[in-house]
Amino acid sequence: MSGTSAARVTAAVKVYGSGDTEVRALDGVTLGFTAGRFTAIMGPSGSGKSTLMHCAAGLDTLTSGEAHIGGTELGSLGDKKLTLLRRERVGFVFQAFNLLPTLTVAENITLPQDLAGGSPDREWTDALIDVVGLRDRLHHRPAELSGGQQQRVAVARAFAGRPEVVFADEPTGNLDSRSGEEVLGLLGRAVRQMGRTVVMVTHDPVAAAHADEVVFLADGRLAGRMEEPTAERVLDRLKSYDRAGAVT
Ligand SMILES: Nc1ncnc2c1ncn2[C@@H]1O[C@H](COP(=O)(O)OP(=O)(O)OP(=O)(O)O)[C@@H](O)[C@H]1O
Repeated sequence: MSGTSAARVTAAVKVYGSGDTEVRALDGVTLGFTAGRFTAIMGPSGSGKSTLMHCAAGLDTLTSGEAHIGGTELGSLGDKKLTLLRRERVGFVFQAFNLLPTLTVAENITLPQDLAGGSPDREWTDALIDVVGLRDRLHHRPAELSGGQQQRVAVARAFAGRPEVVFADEPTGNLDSRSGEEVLGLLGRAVRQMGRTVVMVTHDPVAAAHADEVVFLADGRLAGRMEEPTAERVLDRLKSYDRAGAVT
């Protein structure tokens, strides 16, 4: 699928450790995440999914190769500029919600803009609060919410600054299937109705089926892509990688 990449990696290599303990977590991955689409990253355990996401998002650095957010090459940025880029141009949703317990829902949602010293876009934030269905919870603290509600706050926070791309790392990993479906539905609507870009790492073929496209990693390499995925087709593809892995 062509289109502008909101984020991309080129010849991405990530090596952990050295000598006998060296692991090539990414072994030459070239891949773009198209703007305005929902992409899921899948692959067997240890295939490099989290490493790819972390390097593409500027949470970790590549050993060699390049990572871009829009037109900005991340390797050329110092720590300060990278921190600013993560705050202003990228949104994150993590498995563990990562909300600040002492802040209210409303304060958590606008935290990135407040930290940046900017003024949140009230109209946009307001629309987001309605989309995630948290209007009647705005003055609650995270501990007073269910896990699904907390993750919906995290989703609203991720999109609040209208980032170029939102990275989600197993966003449904701590949720029951109904709350998980709600969160996945929100990510899908953010893309299809609000024109946002989402990249999600997941183990779950049902979650991946919410994406427009799935990219598959195996042994740190790009193993394939699938448009308009269904859970069944994703599962079949994953099984084929597992079998391939078992015979080598
Ligand atoms: N900080 C680290 N130090 C050393 N090795 C690491 C580190 N992080 C990841 N690895 C190794 O890199 C490889 C890829 O790990 P990564 O977490 O990216 O895979 P994954 O596909 O996300 O796995 P999972 O599905 O199990 O979360 C694995 O072999 C892992 O053990």
